[in-house]
Amino acid sequence: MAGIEVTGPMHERFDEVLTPSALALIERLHRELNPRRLELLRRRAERSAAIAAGADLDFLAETKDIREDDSWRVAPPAPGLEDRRVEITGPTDRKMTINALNSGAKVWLADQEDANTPLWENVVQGQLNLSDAIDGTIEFTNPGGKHYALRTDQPLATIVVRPRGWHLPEKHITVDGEPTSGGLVDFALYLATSGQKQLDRGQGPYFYLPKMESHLEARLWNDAFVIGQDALGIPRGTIRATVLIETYPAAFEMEEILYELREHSAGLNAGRWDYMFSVIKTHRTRGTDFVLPDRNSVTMTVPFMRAYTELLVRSCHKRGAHAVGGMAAFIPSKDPEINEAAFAKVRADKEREAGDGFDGSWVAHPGMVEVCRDAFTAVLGDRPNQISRTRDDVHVTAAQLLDVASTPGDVTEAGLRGNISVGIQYLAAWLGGLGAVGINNLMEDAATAEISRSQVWQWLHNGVELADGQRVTRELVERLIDEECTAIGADFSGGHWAEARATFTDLALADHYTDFLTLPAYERMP
Ligand SMILES: CC(=O)SCCNC(=O)CCNC(=O)[C@H](O)C(C)(C)COP(=O)(O)OP(=O)(O)OC[C@H]1O[C@@H](n2cnc3c(N)ncnc32)[C@H](O)[C@@H]1OP(=O)(O)O
Ligand SMILES: O=CC(=O)O
Ligand SMILES: [Mg+2]
Repeated sequence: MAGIEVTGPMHERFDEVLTPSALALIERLHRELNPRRLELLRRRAERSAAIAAGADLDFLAETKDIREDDSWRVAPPAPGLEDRRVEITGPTDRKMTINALNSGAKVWLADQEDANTPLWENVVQGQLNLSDAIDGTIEFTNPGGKHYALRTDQPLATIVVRPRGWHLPEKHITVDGEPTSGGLVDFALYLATSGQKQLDRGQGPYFYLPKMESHLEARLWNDAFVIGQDALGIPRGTIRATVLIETYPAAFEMEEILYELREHSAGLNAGRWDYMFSVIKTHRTRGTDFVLPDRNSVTMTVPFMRAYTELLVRSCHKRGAHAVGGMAAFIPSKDPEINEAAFAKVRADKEREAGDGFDGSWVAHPGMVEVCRDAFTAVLGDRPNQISRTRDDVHVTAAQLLDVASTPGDVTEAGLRGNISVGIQYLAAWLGGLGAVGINNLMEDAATAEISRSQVWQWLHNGVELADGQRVTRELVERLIDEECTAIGADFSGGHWAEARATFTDLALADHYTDFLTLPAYERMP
């Protein structure tokens, strides 16, 4: 089939998003950029093979001049992005859109990525919700009759949209019969539907860019921005993007990524959960020296995580860019004791980030907005950010970023069970259309679920010994999958639960490691 084709169903109002100009932009982006996207994905695979063969990540020799040239800076903060002391994240369904915008956070990361299942309905309806929110007309009534609308008594959070990563296809929109890029589709639909409206309100089309593995991938986004601005007839530099440093390779290219996007840059964010996933994935076949202990014991203060966040703040402030902290996954609980512990942990996490020089940070839940805001206000006072605090005292080496071996903690049966249970529960939710869920008082999303299933794979394929002396074998993992499914107590005889169990089992046990759990899961979706 020549040209662009929408193969997903056209529900009510979908024509307001899938307009001829939006589709023309997708077609142009696909033709001009998709071959390079595919080539960059091939390069990821080559680098991964080199690391499996013993190569180590390092700062790049060919970009030394960019790192050593002290003269360049990114663009000054755009309207609505000067003060980012607290940012809330979440999916773009109608109720959460209203709740996030009303939450008192400075920024809302409107998520089409880690917190979202890219069901066709979510992809297009999410854009309609954003459009209605920008128009100020969005409303929602829940089945119990509770009515939701935007507040008028305080400023709404600035909207920053996170499109899908470069690896994910969008199968419901094809060009010449090929699936398009999920990320370019999310970007183009938002830009075409809401870009001009954001400019009319005195802000702009702003993005968070996930899961990049190199500065060349940032260059590809920059080229998408130039094409998008040209198509809309809006000035270069109107689009702004904050890049998540959340893959191991990208940690070695922070300044290069800022440089590639400099006229569109709105800084970097420490995407700690995907980072941990990427650390596991990158070294998954390099033996037990590269094995991390139980997920819960890898805190932000272990040496390799500390090196990463220190380098991020230093790199950003050196270039006049915001450094935004990561997600504390604790969410409020109805149990007072658990609740108190959750708030204490989030408070300590945000205080550490503010003290280290971050300009703001993320929360997963409206109940956590205040605690984050207070931690940053204690350091920032009335200043919108602390970009001027350069961290010249920080000197991070490649060896420090790679120092996984000194991470304290054990691999335990409880950790293995937890990973299995969370992985299966999350996949069931994801296949049902929910990309973020609360499990055991923690926010779980695609990034945290990737950690869970990758740890099981790595422990199994490296024959790791648990703290109690058991070895992780196929038989043990199969038995624990059985037991954890019984403990979950859902009906595993069919539907999403059966698919989740099958997908998880395959991801954990197969000899071949799957790069992203969302890829086989997306194939199971209509
Ligand atoms: C690794 C990363 O990438 S982190 C970023 C991606 N992940 C996310 O964005 C996760 C965001 N968080 C969430 O999705 C949710 O907080 C969950 C799913 C974890 C928990 O949500 P719930 O089970 O609804 O929690 P809870 O019942 O305590 O919510 C209370 C209210 O707050 C709302 N709420 C909770 N989290 C959010 C949020 N992030 N944004 C907007 N509203 C929210 C709920 O909708 C609910 O509203 P209501 O009282 O009007 O019905
Ligand atoms: O996207 C954020 C992360 O921690 O992953
Ligand atoms: Mg992430």
